Amino acid sequence: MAYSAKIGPSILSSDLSCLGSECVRMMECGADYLHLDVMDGHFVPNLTFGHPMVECLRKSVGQDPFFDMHMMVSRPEQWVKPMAAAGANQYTFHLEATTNPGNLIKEIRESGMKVGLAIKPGTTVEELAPWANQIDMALVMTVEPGFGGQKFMEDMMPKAGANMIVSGSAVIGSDDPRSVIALLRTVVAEAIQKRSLDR
Ligand SMILES: O=C(CO)[C@H](O)[C@H](O)COP(=O)(O)O
Repeated sequence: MAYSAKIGPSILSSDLSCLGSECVRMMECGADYLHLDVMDGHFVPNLTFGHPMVECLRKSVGQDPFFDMHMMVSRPEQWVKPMAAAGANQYTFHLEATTNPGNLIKEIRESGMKVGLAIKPGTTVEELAPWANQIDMALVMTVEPGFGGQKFMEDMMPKAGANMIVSGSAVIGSDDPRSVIALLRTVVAEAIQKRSLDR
């Protein structure tokens, strides 16, 4: 049986004035998908970009790269349709940002995107669990959302049996992103295999 892991570089630490070419560079270096960090200055104390930028990026990089939108925003409901129209593939919202996750999941599906559900370090897996069978991806954050390049919170490890890894500064800041992506993929796939054999 083949064990595989997907690696999604976060473009947060890239030169945002060259976002299109940075996305292309990451795909050429072997990224499986792109993790695009959307911050609104309310849910997190930082600002990045919104759907107009995603629309431009999609035109610039073509249909292939899978865009996972990590929506670190208050009221994530308001951006579902604009993000779908702009060319997003997956809409990952924060459980802490909505009072009605079920309805939001339904809206995301109806707009044609996959559903991701993210939790901040202070939110338990038990809080996410009721939604697990309705989503495509659970994003367990290992830093407080808002900034790239923070120290990895090792105490989050018991929450995660991950097969998709988001990594920003370690990949983007490397002289050899291709090797970092390949190493991450190998290490995670081996850990998945070991875990399954240990069971
Ligand atoms: O969601 C994020 C910050 O809120 C980033 O995408 C995530 O932290 C990855 O960046 P890095 O590997 O540099 O920490």
